[in-house]
Amino acid sequence: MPRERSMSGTIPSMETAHDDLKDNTIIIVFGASGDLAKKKTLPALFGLFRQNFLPKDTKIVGYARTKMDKADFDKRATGYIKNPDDNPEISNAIDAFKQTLSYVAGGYEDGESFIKLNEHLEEIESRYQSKECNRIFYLALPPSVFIPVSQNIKEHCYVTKGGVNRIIIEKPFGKDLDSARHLLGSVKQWWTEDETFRIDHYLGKEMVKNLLVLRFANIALGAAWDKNHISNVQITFKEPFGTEGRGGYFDEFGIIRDVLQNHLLQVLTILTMERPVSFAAEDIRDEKVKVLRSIPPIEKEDTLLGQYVSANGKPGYLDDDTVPPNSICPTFAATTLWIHNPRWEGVPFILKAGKALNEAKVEVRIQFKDVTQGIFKDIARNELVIRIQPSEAVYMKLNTKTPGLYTRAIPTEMDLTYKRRFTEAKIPEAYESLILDALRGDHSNFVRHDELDYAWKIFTPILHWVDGQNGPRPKPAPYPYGSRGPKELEEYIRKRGYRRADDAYFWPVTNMASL
Ligand SMILES: NC(=O)C1=CN([C@@H]2O[C@H](COP(=O)(O)OP(=O)(O)OC[C@H]3O[C@@H](n4cnc5c(N)ncnc54)[C@H](OP(=O)(O)O)[C@@H]3O)[C@@H](O)[C@H]2O)C=CC1
Ligand SMILES: O=C1O[C@H](COP(=O)(O)O)[C@@H](O)[C@H](O)[C@H]1O
Repeated sequence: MPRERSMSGTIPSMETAHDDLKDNTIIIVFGASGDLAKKKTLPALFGLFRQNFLPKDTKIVGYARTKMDKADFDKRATGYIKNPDDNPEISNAIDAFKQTLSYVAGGYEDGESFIKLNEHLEEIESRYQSKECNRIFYLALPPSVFIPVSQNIKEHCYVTKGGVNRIIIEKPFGKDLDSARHLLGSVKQWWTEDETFRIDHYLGKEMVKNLLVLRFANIALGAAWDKNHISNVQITFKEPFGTEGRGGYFDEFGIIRDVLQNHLLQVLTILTMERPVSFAAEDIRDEKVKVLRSIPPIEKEDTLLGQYVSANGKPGYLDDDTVPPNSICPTFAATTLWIHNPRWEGVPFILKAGKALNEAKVEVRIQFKDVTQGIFKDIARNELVIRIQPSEAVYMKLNTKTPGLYTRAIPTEMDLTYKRRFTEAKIPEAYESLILDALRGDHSNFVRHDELDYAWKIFTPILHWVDGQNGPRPKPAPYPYGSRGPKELEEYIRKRGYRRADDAYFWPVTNMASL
């Protein structure tokens, strides 16, 4: 008898062992006047609310220095919720969502403001039936105020009469190894690891979460997942817009801290770690840490830096008013990591990220080794591409015989494009998925303190070189706004083993020698 469809594909260890959703919960969003809160955090909370994923009677409190009344805050909190066709179901849900919102204005450094916030929280909680109350504190704030805010929350807003307290912290967690240790160490004085959820929102993206299933639930892929079969791997982040007003923040951090050291490194660890004993948070994070420990610090010789310049009427990085004049902050970087373990020794992992490029795309491209020559000549390499965004997809480049009376192989694609295969599925926003995990107390998709320590060890020497701490600052290569990056990039990836299928020397007219 065929197996029930609903019985197949369960992943028990992904579904258990969480401290489940608690009723009587307040989510407090610090920095509620800011960019992240309005574009991501509050819309994600709305998404969870609308799909009934928030615990019963959840209330959301915005907090920031900016003075706002409830109407202003409601407007800001719902301004980025998408409802292009004025769907009445969504409009009604927005109205109901507004009933959960309130706002308190106050500072980040003074205890008085937090006492006032606590009074507001207690007033809400006095309306709950049960005595147990739970508070989730979400810091959508610049890191400069993480320390006083986590201290003030602990001293003035932490519930002690039963219930849970959790704190969610946004990246960047520091600027280098020492500053990260200082930041993490300070927060740890007040918050236990169990209460702390460090967000890297790439861990909430559907295709990043899919990596574990793709790798470990497919024996065919798992069998080829090593240095014997894989030639090189590229993890690429491309954005088609520049810093545009965020230059003040960006110039202090640069593209390596903004994207490579966190988002792309997280993808790399999940792609390369050994199979965890279970999908429990600590089992996954133990494996991630092991792979990070096998990666030596990046060499400057392995790094290519770029900065976008004006082209086709689009402004260059230095034309952004929020960027200091003559800045040599990189807006593009390509770098190569090596993993010294038996599975990956000798395989280059190229991480590249850039602003103001020719397209929006984040993908993992795994290029396999050449097939043995003999019966074939100059056959294109297999590639497995996992497109994280936009339009989630997994496709494999395979060689197949050209149909007809030809004696040629042609590279083609076995394509799993999500919007074609899963027509009904709604892919959750990364922040929806992560906030839900935090509400459930599931740390699997959050960054553990030791992961961060190792991540900073890998990147700190190169960051100090870029910052000019040990000598003159390197000058990034210019690239035009809207291009593929610096012109040196093509040679950079070729030198690290990448071969294009259309390379002339690689793909001649006849390639099936013995057919
Ligand atoms: N924006 C994004 O897309 C992403 C952001 N992040 C991270 O999220 C956090 C918040 O980012 P974002 O919302 O863009 O930042 P904002 O610059 O918008 O800051 C958020 C709020 O914090 C307050 N604030 C700003 N600067 C300071 C300061 N120097 N001292 C004290 N308070 C300040 C402001 O509120 P007020 O003055 O009203 O108190 C502001 O509205 C950061 O850590 C960022 O790296 C992570 C991923 C993506
Ligand atoms: O953390 C950040 O991520 C965004 C890109 O996020 P995405 O989900 O749109 O891919 C990036 O624009 C920003 O500079 C960086 O701080």
